[in-house]
Amino acid sequence: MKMEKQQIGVIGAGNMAEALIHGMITSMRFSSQSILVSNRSNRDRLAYLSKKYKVKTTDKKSLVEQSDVIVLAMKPQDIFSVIEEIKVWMRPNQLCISIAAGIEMASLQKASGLELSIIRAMPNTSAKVLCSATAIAKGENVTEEQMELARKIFSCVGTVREVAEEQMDVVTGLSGSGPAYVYSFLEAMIDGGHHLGLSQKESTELVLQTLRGAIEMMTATGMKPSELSKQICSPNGTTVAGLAVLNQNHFKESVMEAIKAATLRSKELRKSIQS
Ligand SMILES: NC(=O)C1=CN([C@@H]2O[C@H](COP(=O)(O)OP(=O)(O)OC[C@H]3O[C@@H](n4cnc5c(N)ncnc54)[C@H](O)[C@@H]3O)[C@@H](O)[C@H]2O)C=CC1
Ligand SMILES: O=C(O)[C@@H]1CCC=N1
Repeated sequence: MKMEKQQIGVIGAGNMAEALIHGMITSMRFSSQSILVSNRSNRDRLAYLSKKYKVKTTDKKSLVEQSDVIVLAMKPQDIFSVIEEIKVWMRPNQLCISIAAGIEMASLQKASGLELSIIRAMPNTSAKVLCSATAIAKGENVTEEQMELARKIFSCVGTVREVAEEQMDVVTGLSGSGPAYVYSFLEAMIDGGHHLGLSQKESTELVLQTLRGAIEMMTATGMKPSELSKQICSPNGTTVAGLAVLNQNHFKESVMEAIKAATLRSKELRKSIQS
C-alpha cells in the first residue's frame, strides 16, 4: 500500500489522538514524519508520543501552517477556544476533522469566520486495537479528495461509514459510547459465572469467546439476533429460563433507553457549550 503524502496535524494528545496516531503509523499508510501533534500544556504527553511513535510535536501555529488536515481531538468543551486560537493561521478550504461529540460543523465554521472544509467523525476507543466503528459526515465545502483522505485516516483504525450529520448524535450514543455498554454486559456475564463457582479467569475466557462466537455467527450467517437466539432455546431448557429473567428485567428496553439517553446527551452537549 502506498504511503500518503499529506501532512496530518493532530491537536490534542489524549486517548483518541494516540489511538489515531498508532493506527496511522502501524497501517504503514502514513509516516511518522507526516504527523504533527500539538497539545495544551502537557509536555510529558507530547514527549511520550514523540518517543513512542517518532511523530513531530510542535506549537499550534506551525502545526496549522504545515498541515493539509487538522484533526481536532480535544474535549467538546475545549474545541471553541482552540478554533478561536488557531483561526488566524488557518487557510480557507483547509480541511478540519472534528471528533468532538455533539459539536456541529456549522458552529465550528461560524466560530472560525472562514470557509473551512469540515468533516465530523465519531470513532470509538476500539481504535486502539484497530477495531473502531467510525462514522464520518461531510461538511458543505468538502471535496471528494478531502473525504477520501478522511476515509484513509479512519480506515487505519477500523471500519468507516459515511452518514448525514443529522445522524451523528445517534452514532455517538450507539457506537461512540457503545463499547462501554458492551463492557457492562461483559462484566455482568463474567461476574455471573464467577459467583456461581468458576474462577475469574475461567469465566472471563468463556465469556469472551462466547461473545466472539456470537458476533461471528451473526456476521457469517447474516441471520437476525432473534433467529439465532431461537436456535439456542430448547423447549423448557436452560436458555429459555435465562432469557425469561432478562425479559422480566426489561433488558432490551434498558439498552435501548441507554442509547437514547446518550444520543440526547450528545444534543445537550452542544447546547450547554454554546449557550
Ligand atoms: N473517549 C472516547 O470514547 C471517544 C471520544 N471522542 C471524542 O474525542 C475527543 C477527545 O477525547 P479523548 O481523547 O477521550 O480526551 P482526552 O482528555 O484523553 O484528550 C483530550 C486532549 O486535548 C487536549 N487539549 C485540551 N484543550 C486543549 C487546547 N486548548 N489546545 C490543545 N490541546 C488541548 C488535552 O490536553 C488532551 O491531551 C472528545 O471530543 C470526545 O468527545 C470520540 C469518540 C470516542
Ligand atoms: O462519553 C463521551 O462523551 C465520549 C463521546 C463518545 C464516547 N465517549
